[in-house]
Amino acid sequence: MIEIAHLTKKHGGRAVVRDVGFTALPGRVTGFLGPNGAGKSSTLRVLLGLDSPDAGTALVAGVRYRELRHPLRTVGAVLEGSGAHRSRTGRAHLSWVARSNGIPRSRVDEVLDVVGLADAARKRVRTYSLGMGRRLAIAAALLGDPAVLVLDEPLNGLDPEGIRWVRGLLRDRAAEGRTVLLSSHVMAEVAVTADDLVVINAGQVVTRGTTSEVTAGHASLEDAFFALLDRERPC
Ligand SMILES: Nc1ncnc2c1ncn2[C@@H]1O[C@H](COP(=O)(O)OP(=O)(O)OP(=O)(O)O)[C@@H](O)[C@H]1O
Repeated sequence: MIEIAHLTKKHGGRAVVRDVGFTALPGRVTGFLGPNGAGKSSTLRVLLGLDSPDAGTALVAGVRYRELRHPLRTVGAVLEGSGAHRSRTGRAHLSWVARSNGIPRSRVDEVLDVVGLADAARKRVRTYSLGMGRRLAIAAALLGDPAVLVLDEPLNGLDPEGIRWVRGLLRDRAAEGRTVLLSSHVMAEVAVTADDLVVINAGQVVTRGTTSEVTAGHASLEDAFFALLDRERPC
């Protein structure tokens, strides 16, 4: 489970995340939606221990990320880029991540199979397409068999086949009882992927609920999204 409460994050004295609170539950895919600059990445960076909050808490499995003894075994994260050194092979990258987190080497082949990179595992990361890089990042996130997955814009730049694949993988992980939180601005895809939605704008949560609750009364999630943003705009 992910629990964020009264979270505020400032950059240069300006609050880019203000009093944000929501919960992402096990067995469900939660979509974290908002326009560019809304504060999605800033929230996720605090959640993943990369930044400190100015106020509030962000907990994974009941504790702050930095308190986790084996973070990768509790939470797998996919941030921008594959995170791999470009001159390494995909397999070498995953072996290094496994070794530095006390994860058995046998998991490397397992996750390479899960993400469909087994045939490309001996190729250098610099030869990978964007979709392959994303698969490698997801493989690294899955290495520790974590109960929680956090993905920042995992669908960005992917072709329809890649989007379909990520969607299936995330739905399967949720069906196994894991907690999945993904940020995105690809609304049509989030509508078919997420069970629950949290919509953020200008650093504040503007609505949250099940996908059907948030879209109720609108033709699409996109319509619901813009209606919400219009409501927030000062007249
Ligand atoms: N390190 C930083 N220093 C100064 N300002 C920052 C920093 N990181 C983020 N910001 C600002 O905080 C605001 C929120 O940015 P953030 O990246 O969290 O938004 P986002 O919702 O993830 O947007 P995007 O979809 O464009 O990535 C933006 O105005 C951004 O310019």
